[in-house]
Order: sequence, then C-alpha cells, then structure tokens
Amino acid sequence: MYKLILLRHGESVWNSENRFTGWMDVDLSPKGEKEAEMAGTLLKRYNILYDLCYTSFLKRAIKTQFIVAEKVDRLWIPVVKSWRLNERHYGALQGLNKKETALEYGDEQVKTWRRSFDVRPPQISLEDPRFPGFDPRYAQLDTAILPQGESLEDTVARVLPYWQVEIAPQIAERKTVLIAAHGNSLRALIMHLEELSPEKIIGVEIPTGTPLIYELDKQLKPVTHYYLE
Ligand SMILES: O=C(O)[C@@H](CO)OP(=O)(O)O
Repeated sequence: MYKLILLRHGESVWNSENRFTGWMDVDLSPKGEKEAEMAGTLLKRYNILYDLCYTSFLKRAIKTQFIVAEKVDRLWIPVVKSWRLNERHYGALQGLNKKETALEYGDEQVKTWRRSFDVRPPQISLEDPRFPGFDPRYAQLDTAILPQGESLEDTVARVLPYWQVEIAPQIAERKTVLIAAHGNSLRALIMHLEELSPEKIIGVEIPTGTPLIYELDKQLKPVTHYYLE
C-alpha cells in the first residue's frame, strides 16, 4: 500500500478574521501554530513517517510543515516548494471579509464564488499590487501564466500537472509524501484522486491542521482515507 498525507495549513490570521486569503502571504495565527504542532503529534502517535514533503510558496503552509517536521524530529526531510500548490487565487476578493461580502452581494453569489467549480472571482488588473507579477517569488515564471483570479477548475489545471509529473512518481517509488498546502489546492487534488464530479466537490471541506491520510493502490487510486484524531 502506498501512503500519502495531505495537510491543510493551521489556521491563519485571516482565517480567524474570516477574510478571503488566496495568494496573500498571511501568517499562522497562534491557534494555527498549535494545530500544526498537534498534526505532528498525531503523525508521531500513529507512527506515520514521511520521506519527502511538498509545500507551496506561502508561509502558512511552509511554517505548518516546519512545525510538523520539528515535532516528528524530521527537519532533515527534503522539502520541495512549488507555486503550483498555492491556494486558489481569489482575485479582487482577496482581503475582503466573507460575511461583509455576503451582505453586499448576497449569500448565493458568495457561495458561488467560494464553492462552484468553474466560476472565477472578480479579476484583479495587471496593475493591482496584489498581482503576483510584482512579487519576487514568482519572478522566474512567465507573467502570462500568473493568475488574476482563479476558479477551482483553474486551480485543478495547475495542481494536476505538478501531481502527475513531480509528486506521483515519488509515491510510486514507495516514498511516503506529505503535501502541506491549502484548502482549495488540496480540494483540487482530492477531486482528481477520487474522480469527483464538479457537483460532488462542492461539499468537500478540509479542516485546518488535521492530517488526512490516503492509502493508495499501485495505480495510485485511493483504497481508503481517514483523518487522524
Ligand atoms: O480564503 C481562502 O483563501 C480560502 C481558504 O481559507 O477560503 P474558502 O474556504 O472560502 O475558499
């Protein structure tokens, strides 16, 4: 059996303030740090050791995996970072309070922006300071591929090639992989792993800082999955 650990970062400061976050590089809240520690404690308790870690370019995920690695005393494990594991880019919604946005645009509209498969949030312009082209961490990338606001479908389109080309071959070599990422980049991956329809993925929510274990067969199809608690 092949094992994969999916871990959404611990609660961020903007999670606690109920703000759309996306590619904004928001730190963990004190509660989020505790959640990350707990995730490490659980992996240790169940003796689920990993050989390789993938994370995003965003500090809430990077710090989460670091705290976990410290807890399981595996700070030496290789960590590979990729922008492709970043959270879904929330466009012009980034920074707004979700409740206030619902009061202004209605619950249905906000639900559509948050959970529909193919509806993009309002886009940011190329001049907007939130455009990733201004951020040195994306300087190596062609600006044409940098998002101005993504749907889940767009997120799947950038996460999936990374899974197929980089991560899946490592698992096939019997490495246990930890992916420390984000609510929607992990939903994108789960949608692929479980072959979920756009209707089915709407109902999938991933809690912060809780290890989700997938046991996979030789074809890397899920046999079972469960959260550690
Ligand atoms: O704000 C965000 O970036 C995400 C994750 O916190 O929010 P949502 O769950 O609404 O997609």
